[in-house]
Amino acid sequence: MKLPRIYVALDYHNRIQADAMVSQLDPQRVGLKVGKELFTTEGPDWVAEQVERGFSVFLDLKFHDIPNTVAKAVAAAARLNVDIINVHASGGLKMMQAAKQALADVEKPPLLIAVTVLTSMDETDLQGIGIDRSVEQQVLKLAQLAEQAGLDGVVCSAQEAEMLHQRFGNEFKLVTPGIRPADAQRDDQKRTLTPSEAVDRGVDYMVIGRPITQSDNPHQTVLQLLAELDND
Ligand SMILES: O=c1ccn([C@@H]2O[C@H](COP(=O)(O)O)[C@@H](O)[C@H]2O)c(=O)[nH]1
Repeated sequence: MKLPRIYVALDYHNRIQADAMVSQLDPQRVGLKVGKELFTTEGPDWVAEQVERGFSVFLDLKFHDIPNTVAKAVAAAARLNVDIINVHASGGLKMMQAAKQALADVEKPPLLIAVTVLTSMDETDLQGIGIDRSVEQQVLKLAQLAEQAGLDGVVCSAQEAEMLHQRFGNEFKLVTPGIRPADAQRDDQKRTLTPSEAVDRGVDYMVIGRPITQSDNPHQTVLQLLAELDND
């Protein structure tokens, strides 16, 4: 199945808020990205409802723990029939290999991807956690580990997309948050690009939250964003 190019980040507290947004979205045009806040409040049943309604779901729980624990969490996530799940690449090779192995017997496994460097971080933030590499070097290092572990791709900034596709090829999927239309606020995102810049750099799937969810007309904003991608 071909996955949608845009996943709308549903950073909401509960199903009342999330349902109000989802009712304005078309499953033929966009997917839903469900993160920690909404999942913690509403749990797997709400996710399953969205899958039943025909939405492609990216379950963005960014697992990061010892290999055994992550493997079990990944297996549980795969049972929800979502299309994309993720782990933190900084959990290391063995953790990612265990995550991959957990999907070995799943009939239709989701894409399993690894978060490299959060798009809210720049080089100064990396230094703050004791990493004295450039952002690009750190993204490349973690993407190498993800590829070695057999994962399907990574979460990165669109700024690193060209470099990663050149290094790992187009089958290695790149999922990019930090997408901001030219006139939008950056909020807490530091490594941003516009949708058309992201397409130019070969991004596979974009995660877009506030520019859609805080707009006056989310449906119209989605149509404009898709038109920008098609015109590029
Ligand atoms: O590196 C990362 C990984 C995940 N995210 C998530 O994407 C969305 C972005 O939302 P915006 O409102 O478009 O900023 C959000 O749910 C994050 O948890 C990320 O931003 N960066």
